[in-house]
Amino acid sequence: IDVVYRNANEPIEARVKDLLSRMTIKEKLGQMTQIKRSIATPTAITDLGLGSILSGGGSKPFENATTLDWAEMVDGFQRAALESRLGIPMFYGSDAIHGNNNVYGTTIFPHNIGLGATRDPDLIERIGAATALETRASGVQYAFAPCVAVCKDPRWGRYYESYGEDTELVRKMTSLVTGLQGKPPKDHPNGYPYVAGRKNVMACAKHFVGDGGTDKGKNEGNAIISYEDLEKIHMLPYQDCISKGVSTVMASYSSWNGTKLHSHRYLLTDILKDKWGFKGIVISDWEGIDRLSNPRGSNYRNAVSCAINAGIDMVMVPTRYELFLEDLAFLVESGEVPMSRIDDAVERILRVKFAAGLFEYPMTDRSLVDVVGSKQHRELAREAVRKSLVLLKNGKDPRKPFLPLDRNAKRVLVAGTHADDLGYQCGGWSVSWQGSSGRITIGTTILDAIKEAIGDNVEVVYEENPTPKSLSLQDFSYAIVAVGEAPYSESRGDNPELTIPFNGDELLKMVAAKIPTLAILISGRPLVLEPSLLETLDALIAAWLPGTEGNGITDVIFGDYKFQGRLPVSWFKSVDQLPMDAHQKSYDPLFQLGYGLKSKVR
Ligand SMILES: OC[C@@H]1[C@@H](O)[C@H](O)[C@@H](O)c2nc(CNc3ccccc3)cn21
Repeated sequence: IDVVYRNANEPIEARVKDLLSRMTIKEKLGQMTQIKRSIATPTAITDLGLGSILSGGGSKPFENATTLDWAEMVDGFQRAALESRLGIPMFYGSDAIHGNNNVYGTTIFPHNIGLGATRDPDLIERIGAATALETRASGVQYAFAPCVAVCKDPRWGRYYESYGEDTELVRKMTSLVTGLQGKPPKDHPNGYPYVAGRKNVMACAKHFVGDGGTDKGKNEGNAIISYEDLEKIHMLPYQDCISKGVSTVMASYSSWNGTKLHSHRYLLTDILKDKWGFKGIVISDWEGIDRLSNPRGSNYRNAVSCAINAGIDMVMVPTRYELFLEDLAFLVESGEVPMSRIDDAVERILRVKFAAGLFEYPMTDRSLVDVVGSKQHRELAREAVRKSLVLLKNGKDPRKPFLPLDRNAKRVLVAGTHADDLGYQCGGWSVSWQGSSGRITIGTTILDAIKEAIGDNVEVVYEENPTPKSLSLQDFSYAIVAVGEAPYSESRGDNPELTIPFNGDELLKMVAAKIPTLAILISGRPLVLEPSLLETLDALIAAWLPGTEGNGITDVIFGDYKFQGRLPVSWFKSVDQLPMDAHQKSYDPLFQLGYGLKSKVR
């Protein structure tokens, strides 16, 4: 091996410098381009030397594609990239945000809001490591995770992607970066990207910055706060990710005091890169450049100029890549985008690719496929579910706790829209972008888990939507009723009312009026709980969006494990109180940040 950049024994910076010096302008711009899977062709990848391909939302090669089908797809794109003149490998990005969730048959962990309730950084790190393995098994080397938003308003459609409303809690949960990428050595330089090896993935701290602090929780909205508040509330978790060697940071669609983050030079360059010394890639969000102008995508050349000059290094175009390349070439030619900016961007991209070992190991390690959806990973997810559950009520009389339940009762009613729906308990970003109802993948619903856990002689009666008549026909020892939200992602989740969907409130009241009832709320955020409902229930659990391992819930409700989850967010009484601030005197929640009852093991 005579060329420096191909020699793995050379220092990364020497390899970066050597390779950059060999690249044409066209090849440099190609590296800054990320395109979506569905329009990626081997010819374009090879001829243009494209830097990256992604699955936007839940885009997959075909319905129910397995991990190996994904690996075939990714390796196909990689072979095309390696055919380019300089043979620079590409990386493939996917939203592996609670497991390798886009792929059928993988372990799907609780969404971040449930993980925030665990307050267990070590657990989160182990989840990151397991996620990295299942993700690499599919060929994907780049996970668009963690979202380190500090969520300040539950009306936000992405509230569940946040670990919580408290900055210090979110900071602790950045241990996901270490799980995903591996732990950097002691002397690792701050801000330098780090990926330990082939069982790890590049991570992505997102969305920089203030996505969780927009006015009224509007997705892609405007955070109207001082720089001091922006820094101490929303920016600190990024410093933790950077100190852990995070490889990439994704710019937010949202704005700060009226200026969009995708064109914010002060925050993307002066602070993130110059002041904090971040040496990895700043990547745009999907059509983040198009959304700089109104109507969307208009005046594109100017939008490209603003975003690249602000400090965006790689652009998730993801469709109109010829136009992007043409416009950027023109801007470089005209000097509106200086060559030094292009070189900085390409250096960062190459640095991450060398750090991630992609030049040495560009193809998928097919031996990893055995860990996908493995018992060990599902046990880890089950542990996370157990630790994420928050007990909000346990008995009408505190001296007589309702939980743990008697697993040897005579007859038990299981009811509700969310009792037997795997898709509902996984939430958004699960196999598809918006998630969906039904058996979307391999997993255990709450009903499945109850049938497994409960005594052999117990009669379990399942009725999704019981009527007063059907209830009066039989005697039940108790009822377990699961209700909550249908899945949603991004702006589809923006919601100003926050009442329990599908008339879950009425169902709970109707059942609890006749039978001692445990309510399980499956939701991405707190929802309205009327006092009349709370009085009627015997017990209430916030289960968030637990993912595929529903038996984590029965482990706790039948007393094999104690409740230990505590609210990662404030539970409002009414949406008129929003946004709530735990530090203010006027703070008057139904259940406060950190609340969570304990229970006894049986
Ligand atoms: O899936 C890639 C990224 C994801 O990592 C970001 O967190 C998220 O903001 C994101 N959104 C889209 C696609 N959004 C979209 C919204 C409306 C119409 C079409 C695409 C892609 N991505």
